[in-house]
Amino acid sequence: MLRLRSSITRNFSRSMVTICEVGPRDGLQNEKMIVPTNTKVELIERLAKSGLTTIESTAFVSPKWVPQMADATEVLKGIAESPNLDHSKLSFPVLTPNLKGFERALEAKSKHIAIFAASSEGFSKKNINCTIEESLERFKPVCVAAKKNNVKVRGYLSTVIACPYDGPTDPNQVAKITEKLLEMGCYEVSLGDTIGVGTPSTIDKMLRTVTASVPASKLAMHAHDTYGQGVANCTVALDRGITTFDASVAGLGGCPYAKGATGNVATEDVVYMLQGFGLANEIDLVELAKTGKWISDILGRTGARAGNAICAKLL
Ligand SMILES: CC(C)(COP(=O)([O-])OP(=O)([O-])OC[C@H]1O[C@@H](n2cnc3c(N)ncnc32)[C@H](O)[C@@H]1OP(=O)([O-])[O-])[C@@H](O)C(=O)NCCC(=O)NCCSC(=O)C[C@@](C)(O)CC(=O)[O-]
Repeated sequence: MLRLRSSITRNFSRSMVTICEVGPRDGLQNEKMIVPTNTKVELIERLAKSGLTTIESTAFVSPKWVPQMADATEVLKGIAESPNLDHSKLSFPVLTPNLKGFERALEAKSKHIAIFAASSEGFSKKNINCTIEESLERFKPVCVAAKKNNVKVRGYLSTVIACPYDGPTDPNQVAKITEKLLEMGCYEVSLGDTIGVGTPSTIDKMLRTVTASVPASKLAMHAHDTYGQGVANCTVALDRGITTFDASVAGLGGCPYAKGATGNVATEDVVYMLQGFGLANEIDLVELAKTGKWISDILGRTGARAGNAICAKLL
């Protein structure tokens, strides 16, 4: 514990942290109810008002596979036309699984996409209907087209701790595919503990292996809170020098192709932890907590722990 605290202080004085808010995409893709487009745009506006600047807004995936994201073009139109969003300061990444998704995103004037691979064959097949190798081949032309069109490419790598179909993942496999995604042109790779089974110990082991060949500045942590380890796992990632964290307001989320994958780690909980270290102070936690309550009420969800505690004090 002492080692953790001292190295965290060292890391923090050197770098700022970034939150990639994934609620409007990862958070809503698994909801039973199809959230109306205008509610999605309002959610994005509220998140931006709380000081979040990177907000993953939708996914240009097949609407047959994920009907919740069928309105991707309309969401980006709503964002573009919103008088409440300062586009010079904000970024709205979108998921693109293939060239067709990229072309749709480009047509909708996206400047920031994310491709998504898996560390395990079972999840790759279920999620994007191809092997890992086939997916990497599929992403190559997407990266080339993105570069040509001046579009930033983020990479995701799922099942970095374990796969719901194949079991535990070898950290060397995570390192190998992360390197491939970076070579392909991703500016960073977000490491997804898709089913939230990681603990500080297994996350640390995986990150120790990956950071042996990839700088921590090229990595992000994408934690799920299935077993209540999300914030602890982000703290371990921070200690390993990672300064970008994916999180979802109110802890919404889960992957439709990973059985038992409940919500992402809640943005309110992660920001509360970070602010305890004197970081992420540009984020208005009260505003964020109110947004978490607002969307939880709409979806009939319980919300995030830190968010609920803050809202209780406001009453
Ligand atoms: C990859 C595919 C498309 C392959 O799906 P497929 O069925 O193998 O695709 P296909 O190329 O054979 O095409 C079948 C049909 O889909 C259409 N199609 C094809 N591509 C697109 C597209 N982009 N947009 C719209 N339509 C598309 C295509 O035009 C065709 O239409 P039809 O001729 O039958 O009318 C499908 O499997 C898919 O969309 N999968 C996405 C699943 C998904 O969104 N999962 C959740 C996101 S990943 C995640 O949550 C994990 C993460 C990132 O958060 C990190 C973590 O926690 O680990």
